[in-house]
Amino acid sequence: MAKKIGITGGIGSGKSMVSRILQLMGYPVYSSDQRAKEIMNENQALIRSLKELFGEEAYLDSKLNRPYIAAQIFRDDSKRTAMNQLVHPAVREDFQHWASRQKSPILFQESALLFETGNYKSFDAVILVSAPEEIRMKRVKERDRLTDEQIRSRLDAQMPEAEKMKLTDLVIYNDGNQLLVPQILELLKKFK
Ligand SMILES: CC(C)(COP(=O)(O)OP(=O)(O)OC[C@H]1O[C@@H](n2cnc3c(N)ncnc32)[C@H](O)[C@@H]1O)[C@@H](O)C(=O)NCCC(=O)NCCS
Ligand SMILES: Nc1ncnc2c1ncn2[C@@H]1O[C@H](COP(=O)(O)OP(=O)(O)OP(=O)(O)O)[C@@H](O)[C@H]1O
Repeated sequence: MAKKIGITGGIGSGKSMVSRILQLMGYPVYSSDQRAKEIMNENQALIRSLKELFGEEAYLDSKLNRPYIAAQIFRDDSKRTAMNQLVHPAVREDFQHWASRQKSPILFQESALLFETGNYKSFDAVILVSAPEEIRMKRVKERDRLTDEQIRSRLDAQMPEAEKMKLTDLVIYNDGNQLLVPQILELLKKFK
């Protein structure tokens, strides 16, 4: 059985960056955020459920209306929980399907919410990508056109990094002072 390694971290921590480096090194990496977006635009049963939860405005020209959904789920915990309960099982199933098709002895799954969902327990090891909150906020502000308030509400929807540190097996520091590639190479040695 292939080893399954989780990659997680708060918004703007650099999970996607770490995933991209691993992919370039030839490792299979499943991006939960990216696939979640595709699934929400393809899976008809899920689309119906999301429209029931958020109304017809949840989709514009048959595409998920992301700003509309974001405005609701990052303001209303119950809406976010309800959405997570619809989307996450579909992503889990899609991951299993993807994993069954891979030949590599080691697989990675990137997800913003491994600790929050309890899903971290199903991995052989979890890597937390860590960076101070101010740096993460600055990166997200530069990457997305979001206000400080919008970024704050996303941060508040996630477990604080200090809590994640207690649960993780391994850490990659992405605070701008330490290079990512040497840290990734060091971790890969542990999995071999
Ligand atoms: C709310 C949505 C439409 C916002 O889209 P948008 O393009 O503006 O942002 P993006 O997808 O790039 O998300 C940015 C970051 O927000 C955080 N985030 C996204 N969804 C959630 C969530 N349900 N709970 C907490 N944080 C979240 C993550 O750190 C994520 O990487 C989108 O994030 C979404 O569909 N989320 C639900 C799916 C989900 O739970 N994804 C996370 C793990 S699978
Ligand atoms: N070490 C770094 N130096 C400079 N910029 C960085 C560094 N790491 C990440 N970034 C930038 O910060 C932004 C956030 O990184 P990335 O998208 O990898 O984070 P993420 O954890 O996947 O975030 P999210 O949860 O929001 O999807 C990106 O624009 C990325 O290019």
